[in-house]
Amino acid sequence: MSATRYTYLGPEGTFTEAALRTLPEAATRELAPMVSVPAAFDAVRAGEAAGAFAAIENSVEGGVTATIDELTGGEPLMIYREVLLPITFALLVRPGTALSDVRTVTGHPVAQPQVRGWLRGHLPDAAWESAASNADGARLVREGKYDGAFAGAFAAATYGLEPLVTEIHDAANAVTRFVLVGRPGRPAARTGADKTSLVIWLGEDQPGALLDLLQEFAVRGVNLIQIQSRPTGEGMGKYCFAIDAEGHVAERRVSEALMGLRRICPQVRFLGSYPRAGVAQADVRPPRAGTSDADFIEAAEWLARSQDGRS
Ligand SMILES: O=C(O)C(=O)C[C@]1(C(=O)O)C=C[C@@H](O)C=C1
Repeated sequence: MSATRYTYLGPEGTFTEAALRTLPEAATRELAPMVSVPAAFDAVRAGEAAGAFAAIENSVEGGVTATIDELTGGEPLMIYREVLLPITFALLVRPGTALSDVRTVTGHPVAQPQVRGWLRGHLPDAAWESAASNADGARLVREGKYDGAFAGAFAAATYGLEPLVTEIHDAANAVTRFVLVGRPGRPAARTGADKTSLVIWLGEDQPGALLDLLQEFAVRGVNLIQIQSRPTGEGMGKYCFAIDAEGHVAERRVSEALMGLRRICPQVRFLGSYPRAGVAQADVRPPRAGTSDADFIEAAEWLARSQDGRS
């Protein structure tokens, strides 16, 4: 396998592939569909691919746990880019199928909550079974295993199907966020509209442990974008926290927060700093008073002068 390729959740025709193709660098890479998110990530860990691309969050269903768990566990990987893709489903069927013929439907588990209301209204008796991806569901419809698959309308031609109904989405403006991950390396360059991702493990179970962690961000004026708790698998009640914070690790307020976490938490995994999709530099609010790089530098210089007796 070529180490310059990008792997993604396949087969051909997934939303993941559509999102990956919006990255300019995807045009110059071999794109390799894989059977699962872990398989896509393992190819990177094994040095068989330069990057793996996967959904990490959906605006209706929340975190995509297969991807989050790949990043919180196993050999460390880092995020280098993110992509937002609006999601609207089509019901793909074999040519000639009418809505009244559809008794069984399939799609990715993350697709189901996005079409649940539509199913209740239009196919209340149809049985749902999950597929490895939406495009894999389309493949299974072609093979006759199910009557309909929820997938992107663009996948229809690949599988010899037709979109019986299009524009299906219970929540208008549903969006999925995807990430490009690679082996650990230098983070993406700072753009001024960046995000930093981390996984943090808490120490002893004691009152205020989570608050202590959050305070490392708050006192330095670092805004959190999201926080997800995931079980570590080490026993009931054992959780780690996957956190996205505004800013780049090259910024003093972010790097100081990371050092604070490193001092108080048993384990911190840095998942990278990378440009925020859909956020322009002009939309980024300026650092809170006293938390800009210049403020940190001035304070450090003042401290050095004080320590040397030069103040
Ligand atoms: O890429 C696809 O088509 C998928 O099947 C994956 C996935 C996901 O994992 O969230 C991608 C986007 C949709 O929101 C539903 C499913």
